[in-house]
Amino acid sequence: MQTMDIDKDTYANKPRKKDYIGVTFSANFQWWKRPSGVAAVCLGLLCVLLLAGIIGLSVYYNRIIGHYYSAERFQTSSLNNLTKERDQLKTSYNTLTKERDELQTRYNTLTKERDQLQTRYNTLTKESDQLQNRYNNLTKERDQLQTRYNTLTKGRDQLQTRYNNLTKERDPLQNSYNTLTKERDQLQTSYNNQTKERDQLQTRYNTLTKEKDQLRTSSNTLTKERDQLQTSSNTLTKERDQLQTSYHTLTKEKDQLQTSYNTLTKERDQLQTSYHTLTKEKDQLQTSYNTLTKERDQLQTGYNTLTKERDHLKEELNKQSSGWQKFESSWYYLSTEKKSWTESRQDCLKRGAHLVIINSKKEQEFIHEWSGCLDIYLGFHDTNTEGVWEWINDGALGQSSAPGTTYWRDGEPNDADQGEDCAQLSKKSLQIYCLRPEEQSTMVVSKAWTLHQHFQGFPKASDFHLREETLPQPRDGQVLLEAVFLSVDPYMRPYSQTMMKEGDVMIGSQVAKVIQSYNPSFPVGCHVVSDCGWRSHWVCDGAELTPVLPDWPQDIPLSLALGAIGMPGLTALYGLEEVCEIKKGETLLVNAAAGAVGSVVGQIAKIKGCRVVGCAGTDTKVSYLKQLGFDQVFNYKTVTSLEESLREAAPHGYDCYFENVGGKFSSVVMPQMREYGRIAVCGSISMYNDTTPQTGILSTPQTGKLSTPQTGILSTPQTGLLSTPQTGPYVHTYMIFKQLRMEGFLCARWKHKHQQSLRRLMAWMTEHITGTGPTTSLRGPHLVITATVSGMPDPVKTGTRTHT
Ligand SMILES: NC(=O)C1=CN([C@@H]2O[C@H](COP(=O)(O)OP(=O)(O)OC[C@H]3O[C@@H](n4cnc5c(N)ncnc54)[C@H](OP(=O)(O)O)[C@@H]3O)[C@@H](O)[C@H]2O)C=CC1
Ligand SMILES: CCCCC/C=C\CC(=O)/C=C/C=C/C=C/[C@@H](O)CCCC(=O)O
Repeated sequence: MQTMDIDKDTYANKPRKKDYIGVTFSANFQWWKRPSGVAAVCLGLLCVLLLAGIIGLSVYYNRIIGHYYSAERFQTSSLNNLTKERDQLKTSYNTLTKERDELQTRYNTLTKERDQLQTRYNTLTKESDQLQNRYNNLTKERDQLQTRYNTLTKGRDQLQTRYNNLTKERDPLQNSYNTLTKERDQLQTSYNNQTKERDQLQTRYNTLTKEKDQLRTSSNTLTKERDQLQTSSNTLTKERDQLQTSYHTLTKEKDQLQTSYNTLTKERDQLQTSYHTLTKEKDQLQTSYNTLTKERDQLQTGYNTLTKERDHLKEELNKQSSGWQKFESSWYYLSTEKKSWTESRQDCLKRGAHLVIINSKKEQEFIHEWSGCLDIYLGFHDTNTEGVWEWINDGALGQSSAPGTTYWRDGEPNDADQGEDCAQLSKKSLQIYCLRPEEQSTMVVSKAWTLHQHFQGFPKASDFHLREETLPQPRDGQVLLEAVFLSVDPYMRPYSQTMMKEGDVMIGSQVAKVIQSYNPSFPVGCHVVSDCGWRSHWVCDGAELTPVLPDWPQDIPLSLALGAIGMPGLTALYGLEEVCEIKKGETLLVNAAAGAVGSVVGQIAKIKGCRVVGCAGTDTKVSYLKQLGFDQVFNYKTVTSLEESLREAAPHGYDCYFENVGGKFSSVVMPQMREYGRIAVCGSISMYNDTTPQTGILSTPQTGKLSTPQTGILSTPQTGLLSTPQTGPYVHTYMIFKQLRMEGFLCARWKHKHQQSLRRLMAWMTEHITGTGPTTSLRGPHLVITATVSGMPDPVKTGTRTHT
């Protein structure tokens, strides 16, 4: 096709044949476009100029000559000049004549060239005309070809379509052809086989025909015989049918009997089995019944014994818990009320008791030791007959003889002060001396809770003992304190384990009032925070006392000096500022959030502009924390998944984690820490009551010391150091890849800052109370003492702090 694509435009721009004729014609007149024409014209002009020059000169000479002859007479001198000029003109004329000749020659040459060109031009014109003709022919041919081409293209497309259709039709045809070919081949094969078989059959047929003929003969013979037999058979058949009928009837009867027999056999077997089972069960039940009856009788006996023992123990416990102490078969009670001998005797009678009667040296020694070296009034007197000492018998049976005189202090009884008719056991020695019945002891007796035995699991009442101690008279520089608020804190669990021995007074801080003072820094009536433990009274110098802030506002409960504006508040502040180095805008997680420490942690973080998530174990605590301004709070005990709840509360993770709980809780938090997160490890309350260690450290309560610490979260059972194989948590991966910082701390590390920190806490608290601060100002849960020191404080019973 490409070759047929003649460029019509190219030809369109060229002059057609008619135009050529025009051009040829005009070419004769447009001489300026042709060099030979220009040369001819120039030559002609030059000739005209020369002719004019010659004519001019001859006119001039005629005039000059005329003038010469007329002026010859006047100007003979100019003749020579004129001659010269004529010569010059002659020379010019010659030169011009030459030039004209040359031009004529060139003109002739050009004329020739022009003629040649004209000839070539004519030739070209002819060729052009021929080419035009050929072009026209070619154009026609091309058009015809184009038409044929189009027709062919159409034809080809139709053919292509038909070809495609045929191809499509051919493929199934091909397939069926193949199939048919196969079938034909198979048919051919079977045809061949059948032909063979037919031939074989034909052969056999022939054979059989022969045999048949032979058989036909035999058959005739046999038919005869058969007919005879048939007759006999008919007779027999009749007989058989009669027998058959009888047989069926009998078989039916037998089957029915067999069925009933089987059913009965089964029932008998089942009954037999049940019988055996029931017999066995009856025997077992009988045995159990006998055993149970025996056991019940034993239990009843045991129960009765135990009930008696329990009642007895209860009685003893009641007595013990109300301050009675048993020695051998007697009970003793130490009253700290200030009374005279006579008043004390009356008091004893009111309590259904009597003043101490000593029956043996052993008993005297016990009383001396148990009383904490107090002076003890004895039921021993000579009030009836001076000098005749006798034991009182206020309802006490069998008390008669006086103890041996050995126990008297040297020189006693001396009736020194006249009327010294009663006896008391000396606090300084084991000896007895006498005093006046109306004389009063001046001692102060303090009540103190002691750690009777190290806690095993949850603290029990029997882990504590109430002890009374006579306090010395305060001396110069000393003060006598009276407890106002005692604190019961979770930290006491791990502390007691490591720092206390059995019999020690329970550690702890208290808010106390100064009731006697020989120290001007602590006047009577002022309040202090003292670390003297669970005691009602204490004598000490001022060195270890912290005065409650002097400007403590009246409307802020003093108990907060053991809470938000005390050690727990300081712990919260240091954990956040010193350990977490918390910054505005960060997200903080705190657990045990409604506790003394946790509630302050959350509030300070809010004051600092952080987002706070808290967890607590009751819905009431959750509401309380929301009131405090926590952003997200949930009850970790009721959520379906701690992990999901933590993630929902802070989808982008936690920058800081204030850890109070430890154990599994912390394992769940670790993966949700953000990069460069900080973890302040304050406590691990979830482990304090464990009897089987969750991880690591094993304690031996007997010694009050820590056994070899198993830093392994990861102990191997092979070591035999831990009874339970430990399986994590393994925090290293998170610590490393998230580049976390996890730091344990004790509040006392920043002791030097305590006073200024307490002022900061108080300022936040006052802002809240006065309403001058932001809504996020500190609010404090404060302790409620639910019992006096003589009873077991409730928090000890519950193991946790009580808040309002
Ligand atoms: N490092 C230090 O210097 C100090 C550390 N601490 C530690 O701070 C932590 C909090 O003390 P504090 O605020 O005084 O305690 P509180 O008695 O005020 O609060 C403790 C709260 O912890 C929660 N709790 C108890 N058992 C579990 C448990 N198994 N799992 C989860 N939560 C539990 C209870 O709340 P809920 O009902 O919400 O579960 C409980 O009320 C303790 O671990 C303590 O040892 C305290 C002071 C100083
Ligand atoms: C009995 C179970 C032992 C498990 C031990 C596990 C972890 C130890 C732990 O949680 C320790 C916590 C310690 C808290 C200490 C608090 C002191 O700062 C309190 C000081 C009181 C004061 O100075 O007034």
